[in-house]
Amino acid sequence: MRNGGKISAAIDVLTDVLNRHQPVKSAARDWGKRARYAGSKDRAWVSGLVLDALRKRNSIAYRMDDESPRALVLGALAFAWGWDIRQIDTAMDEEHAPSKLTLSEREHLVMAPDPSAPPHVQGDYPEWMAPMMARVFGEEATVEAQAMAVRADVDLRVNTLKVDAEKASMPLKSAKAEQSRLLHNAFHIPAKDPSERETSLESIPAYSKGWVEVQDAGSQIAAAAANAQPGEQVLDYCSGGGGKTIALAAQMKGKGQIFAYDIDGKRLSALIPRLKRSGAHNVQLVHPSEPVQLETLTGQMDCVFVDAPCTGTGTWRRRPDSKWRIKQGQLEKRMAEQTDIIAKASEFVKPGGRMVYATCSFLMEEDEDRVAEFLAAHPEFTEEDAAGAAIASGLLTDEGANVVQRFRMPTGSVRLTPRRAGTDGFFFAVLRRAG
Ligand SMILES: C[S@@+](CC[C@H](N)C(=O)[O-])C[C@H]1O[C@@H](n2cnc3c(N)ncnc32)[C@H](O)[C@@H]1O
Repeated sequence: MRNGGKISAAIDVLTDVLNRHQPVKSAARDWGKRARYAGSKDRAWVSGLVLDALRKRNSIAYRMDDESPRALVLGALAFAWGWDIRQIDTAMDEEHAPSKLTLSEREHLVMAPDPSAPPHVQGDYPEWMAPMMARVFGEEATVEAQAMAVRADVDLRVNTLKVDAEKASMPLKSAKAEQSRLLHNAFHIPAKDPSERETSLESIPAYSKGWVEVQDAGSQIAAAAANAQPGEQVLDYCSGGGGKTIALAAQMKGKGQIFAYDIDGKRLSALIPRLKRSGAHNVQLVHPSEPVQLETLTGQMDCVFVDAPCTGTGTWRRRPDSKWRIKQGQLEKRMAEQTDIIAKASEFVKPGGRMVYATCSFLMEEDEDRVAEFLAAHPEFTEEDAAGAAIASGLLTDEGANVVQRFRMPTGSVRLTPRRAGTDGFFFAVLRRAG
């Protein structure tokens, strides 16, 4: 496909995302079904442009003085992809291109950014979240948010149940994977140029053999804070897709018992093939339809891991459409769920045992506020040094250890962000029950 046709397609897909509240993946899939002539590179180009337009939606709309899908796509070409006006003109002359640039569009496309634009514009986040951004990041709110408005690297965790990092590194060379700065048994694939196709990990034999798992480095570090030991009894209370479950199984070298529970039975069932692929044999699924099985674990666990449902603000780089869908009411709903879940999950911790509370959100309302509320109601629990726990796992490099110590809060919990650590936004806290 020529660029002009792809720009038209990007405008159509973005229109579906914004007007019909569709996620980018499904809007792009729908377009792909109509555009049988489009190759996989064309599809990646169109999706890449739509995602970049969404990552920088507010700042583009402000500079273009227009928030229509067309303005956002043209602005993304100029401000995210660095196209000059001649390149855009050439594309707009091609077959199937949208109508030519207007005089007003031309003027706006060459305008410099306005340093006096409000923080939610410069940082590309919803205006209603401005007080929360200021609360958590203070004067750094804009730069923190700007680091969430770019493409993310892909992180891989080496599955040490099957191979070590050295053995995994050879087949990963074709994907241009580099050793992680933060974790010993991890690699990362730097974000591609916006118009380049993403590497298909499924095509790498090391992936199908279960040697590596796709898992953000922040998620790997949060899992490390469990510091789960071989032989322990561990409950992964919000197991979902199982990313943490199999990371915990590797920490335990396959010894001891992990119970994987999730309120969503379907998600839990989807874990079965993933567990097989990873070779984690010490995981027992606890289905929500069998509450009695769960109750037998009360007061028995050395460690309970709570990867709580949250707004997912920490993953804005990967899912920029979710940034504009989140509403105040949803945040409040999540907070109420978190309050219930952390209290319920704590019942399974044995005397002297620990609970890790983690979210992929940087909002204090979902993080330390929930921990503080729990601790106030449960004096038998005290907060410990989460950075120290992650370091004690032996999984972090020296640089990883420095990062978690630097971003440890006075209470002991840790908040990582794309700007601070190059990871997704993650929060984790370790809470110990008195012996
Ligand atoms: C952040 S996701 C978990 C991701 C998963 N741990 C991973 O690493 O792939 C949160 C999970 O919590 C589950 N959940 C929501 N409410 C719950 C509840 N009341 N009890 C247990 N799980 C719940 C959701 O179904 C969802 O799978």
